[in-house]
This record gives sequence, C-alpha cells and structure tokens, in this order.
Amino acid sequence: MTYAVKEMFYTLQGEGAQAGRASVFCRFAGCNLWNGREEDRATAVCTFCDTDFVGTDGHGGGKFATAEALADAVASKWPAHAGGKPYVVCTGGEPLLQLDKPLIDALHARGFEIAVETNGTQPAPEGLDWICVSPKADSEIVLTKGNELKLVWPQPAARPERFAGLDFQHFFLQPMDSILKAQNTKEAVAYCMEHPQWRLSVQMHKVIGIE
Ligand SMILES: C[S@@+](CC[C@H](N)C(=O)[O-])C[C@H]1O[C@@H](n2cnc3c(N)ncnc32)[C@H](O)[C@@H]1O
Ligand SMILES: Nc1nc2[nH]cc(C(=O)O)c2c(=O)[nH]1
Ligand code: SF4
Ligand SMILES: [Mg+2]
Repeated sequence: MTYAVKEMFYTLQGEGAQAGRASVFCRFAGCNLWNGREEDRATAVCTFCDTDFVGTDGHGGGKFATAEALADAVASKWPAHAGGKPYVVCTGGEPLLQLDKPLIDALHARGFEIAVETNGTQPAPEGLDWICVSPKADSEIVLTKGNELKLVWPQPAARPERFAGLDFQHFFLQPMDSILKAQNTKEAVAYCMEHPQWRLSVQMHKVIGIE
C-alpha cells in the first residue's frame, strides 16, 4: 500500500505521559473527522484541530510506495549513535487510516518502539507499543483500551465522566489551544484537582517553542 505522509521531524514528545521523550514524528495525511479545509471546520465532527495534515508537501513528507521505504525514512531521522530506544510517534491527521501491520513490522525491524496518537474511531493493528486515544465530540470510539486517554478540554459533547471507566493506564485533560486557552487551562486545572484520576497535559512543545 502507498502511505501519504504530510511531514516527518525529530523533536521531543510534547504531550501526555511520554512528554519530554526524544521522538521521530510521522504525521500521516488525512483525517476522517475533518477534511482539513478551513471553510468546512465549523461543520466537521472535530472543530478545534491545531494541525495542517492536508497533502504531502511538508518537510520530510511525501508518498511512500512501501512499508520498507517509509520505515527507512523514519529511521533516517533518528540520530546515528544516539543510543536509547528509538521512538516514533505516528500521528496526523488520523494515523490509523494508514498504519498497518507491514509498517509496524518494518519499524520494529529497525529497532523502533511505536506510539500512536489517534482519535479512537478506528481499530488498531496488532503490535503497537503505546496507544494514546483522544476522543472527539460525539464520535464513537472503538478503541476503548490503551496506554493513555488524552481528552481535549472543553468538549461539551465529550465530558471526562464518559471515559473515566475505560481501560487506560493514564487519563489526561489537555487544554484546548484556542483564543480561550488561558480560560480552558484554568478549568482543566480545576477539574483535575477535583478528580485526581485526571492529570493535566500541557502542550510543552508550544510553551518552549519547538516543533
Ligand atoms: C492533531 S491530533 C492527530 C492525531 C489524531 N487525529 C487525534 O486527534 O488524536 C494530535 C493531538 O492533538 C490534540 N489536539 C488537536 N487540536 C488541539 C487543540 N486545538 N488544542 C489542544 N490539543 C489539540 C488531539 O486531541 C490529539 O491528542
Ligand atoms: N512536540 C510535539 N509533540 C506532540 N505530541 C502530539 C503531537 C501531534 O501533533 O500529534 C505533537 C506535535 O505536533 N509536536
Ligand atoms: S481528529 Fe485529530 S487530526 Fe482529525 S481533525 Fe481532530 S485533532 Fe485534527
Ligand atoms: Mg501537534
């Protein structure tokens, strides 16, 4: 299968329980909850996306004809002789529209631990090492277990209580980045203090100004 990748870069994971970890980000093109066009944002299922995932024209992006070719491109972003466990975060767009078993096998063969950032509406292939599900509005999630559930706050149609009983190791509230970010952060802090099952995820990369 051909993989469409918007961009690829080496940075620190900025969100959730793995925040601070050196990671290759592989941003797949396309999403099932928004077409990525600003004129259609208001009527999309997911209306607050902070990411351009349309096309394959970003830095390190492109169309990759095989899993081996894409895995080679990911591996080329990990610094030689870096030591540590190579880590790739598959995101998007919605990565589970494209990430499949051949790509998982090809990344594992190159020594990578594989994380995914997903909206939870697609089943996950076998073999992922870290699954972060971030539910959106009233979309139906089929991925009801994983490593972390990271809910963007506020979403009136997706309250934390709806997800608190699911089978995840970590539960995060992440303030929505919008003109109301300061207010959203205040509210998320208050919710976490009242419901200690939930922890705050600040988008660290935006605070410190890295990709
Ligand atoms: C751009 S999404 C791509 C992966 C997948 N489609 C998803 O939604 O999980 C990556 C992460 O950014 C979060 N996110 C998107 N827009 C955001 C915003 N405006 N403020 C805070 N987090 C946001 C998503 O909820 C998700 O956890
Ligand atoms: N540094 C950094 N950390 C991230 N964690 C999740 C991201 C995403 O867009 O999926 C992201 C991102 O875009 N940059
Ligand atoms: S589901 Fe993820 S990629 Fe799709 S529009 Fe929402 S935040 Fe963006
Ligand atoms: Mg991002």
